[in-house]
Amino acid sequence: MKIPQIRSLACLIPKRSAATSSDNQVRIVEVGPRDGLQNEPKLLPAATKIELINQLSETGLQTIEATSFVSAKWVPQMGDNAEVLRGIRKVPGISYPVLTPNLKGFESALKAGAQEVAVFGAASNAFSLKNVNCTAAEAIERFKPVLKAAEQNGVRVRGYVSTVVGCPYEGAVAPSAVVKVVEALYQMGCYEISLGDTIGVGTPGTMRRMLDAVTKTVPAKNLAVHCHDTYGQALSNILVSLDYGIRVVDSSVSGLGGCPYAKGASGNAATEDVVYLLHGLGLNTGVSLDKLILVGRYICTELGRQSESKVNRAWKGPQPRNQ
Ligand SMILES: CC(C)(COP(=O)([O-])OP(=O)([O-])OC[C@H]1O[C@@H](n2cnc3c(N)ncnc32)[C@H](O)[C@@H]1OP(=O)([O-])[O-])[C@@H](O)C(=O)NCCC(=O)NCCSC(=O)C[C@@](C)(O)CC(=O)[O-]
Repeated sequence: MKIPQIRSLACLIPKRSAATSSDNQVRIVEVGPRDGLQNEPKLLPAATKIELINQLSETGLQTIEATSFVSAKWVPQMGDNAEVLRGIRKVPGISYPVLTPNLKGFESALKAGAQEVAVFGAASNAFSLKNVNCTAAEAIERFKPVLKAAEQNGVRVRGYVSTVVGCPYEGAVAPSAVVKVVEALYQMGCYEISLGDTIGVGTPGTMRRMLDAVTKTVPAKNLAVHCHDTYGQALSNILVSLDYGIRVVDSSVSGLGGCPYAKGASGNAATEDVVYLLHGLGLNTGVSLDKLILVGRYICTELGRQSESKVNRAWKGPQPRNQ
């Protein structure tokens, strides 16, 4: 059997002489307080969410997605969005983006003090209809006034594209469908576009085919990956994306998460596992794994569940040679 050619991962091993500091720097977008909690059956009080975000702010993370300004009828877990965003300690240098699907969400977010928002589209129509009650193309139209209002108010906008390799309703998704949405968000003014494997079905093979197409359209420096771990492929898929020059990775403390409109999808790649992987590769995240482990344990205790992070479960303290 012919083995498909694997692109070299050699670029990941830092060459002290050649690698620039930006090659070695990976920014983690912590999505636990939003993606992590939006699908939890247990509704946490706002005070616990605020405590979670405040603890995460002490770990060295630069971006912590705080909540989403969506309909509480659709996602009751995010119904306390304004209270959470207003209640957190905003540490200078850390961004606390929130999801806004339309202008109504943006206006509420702005009123609650948001300085960065994220719009979220999808490469598959069936998922878009279930998630935001309109087609993928209609969702893009809803984003236009959000981008305009954001510009007028000096608010940065991140973009998401869901179902970049597979859809829970349509199956495999063609890279060309992803490119269309990524390009639209980029042209519209999103400073960064996060590629979501919403149901965690991607493999290094399907990720590569998608990234081959997407990185021809939008530079890797404007892309992020958002890998759910349903099939245990999230870390492998993140590794592949590093090979394409992507240096922004979304992850969720202790692997919490899932989308209420993507049944069966498990959590994101656990931030603890991602940090362990990246540090092991000699890449910098600025994140203290020791502190992160404690935050993961805190939120799992509050939720009454076990951590999905293998690193968190195994952690017995710093390991100087690897970390
Ligand atoms: C988008 C809508 C609101 C459209 O929902 P809709 O029902 O089509 O909206 P509508 O415009 O027809 O309005 C209906 C009602 O909703 C209200 N409404 C309208 N907009 C808002 C808003 N922003 N905030 C609060 N309320 C809102 C509106 O005011 C009205 O209230 P009523 O008159 O009936 O009392 C709805 O479908 C929704 O909230 N969906 C939730 C989607 C969601 O949060 N999904 C999970 C996040 S995405 C995700 O997890 C994927 C990601 C990002 O992580 C990446 C990946 O993994 O792939």
